[in-house]
Amino acid sequence: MSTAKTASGAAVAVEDLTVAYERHPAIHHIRGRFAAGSLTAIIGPNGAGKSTLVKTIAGTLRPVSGRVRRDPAGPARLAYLPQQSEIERGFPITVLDTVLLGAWRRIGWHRAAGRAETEAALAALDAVGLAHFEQRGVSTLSSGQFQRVLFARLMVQDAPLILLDEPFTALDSKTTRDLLALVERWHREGRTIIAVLHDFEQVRAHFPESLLIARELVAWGPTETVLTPDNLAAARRISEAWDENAVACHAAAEDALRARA
Ligand SMILES: Nc1ncnc2c1ncn2[C@@H]1O[C@H](COP(=O)(O)OP(=O)(O)OP(=O)(O)O)[C@@H](O)[C@H]1O
Repeated sequence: MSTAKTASGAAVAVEDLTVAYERHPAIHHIRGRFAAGSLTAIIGPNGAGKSTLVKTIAGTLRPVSGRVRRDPAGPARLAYLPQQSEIERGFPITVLDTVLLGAWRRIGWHRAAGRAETEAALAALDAVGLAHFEQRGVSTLSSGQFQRVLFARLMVQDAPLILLDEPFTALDSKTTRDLLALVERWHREGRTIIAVLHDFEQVRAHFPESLLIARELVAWGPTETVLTPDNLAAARRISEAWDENAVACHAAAEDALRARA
């Protein structure tokens, strides 16, 4: 990734989105738009549906109703970093090969990485402060070093849309600062970035837009208009009153199930 504004960010439209697990809705009727090139924090209480929303935008979950439209579309056009707890790293793979996985859509499964891809991966490792780590096994890294490797992989993916789920959780302040600087660089390059975060101070300082959810949309827009005491109190209230066993959006769920049958 260059530091110039080279990438054209993707716009993401969320249209009346309802997502359920075994017919219990996790989020419902979310609608709005991430502008191309925007930098947005998704915030909300535990269990508010933040990861569910990001996974649905990434295409790993299917909505029961509504839809996500990404422009430009296509799986190669987005890079998604799940929560670290969801990533298996017990297998014997080197740091370099992990970063090169970011290029597999361009390389294809059947071809070995060429010199250009390897150089890009080494440059990305250098940019995240891990030059000379390339032959280490990923299982030997600390969690902060591993997160740096995953950020290097995102750089190699070179996508116009980047989705990050709690990317700074359990990282020390230096690692967080370094990775936040990369996020800001990607923003300057014109990419669209959406990140699930819990640290309001960090959101206020670095994320111009915020989306606050509590299963339903509470507020979405410039961070200073979203992160208000009233909105945060409303999110807490809605979250605490939520019935985990609700089968809301009944008609929509029935329609979707019929359509799939
Ligand atoms: N695979 C699953 N099967 C069933 N229910 C799930 C599944 N994943 C999430 N849920 C439920 O969906 C709701 C939203 O979960 P989600 O992980 O999206 O919330 P979150 O806002 O990201 O939470 P946190 O801040 O705690 O990470 C929760 O009630 C959760 O228990």
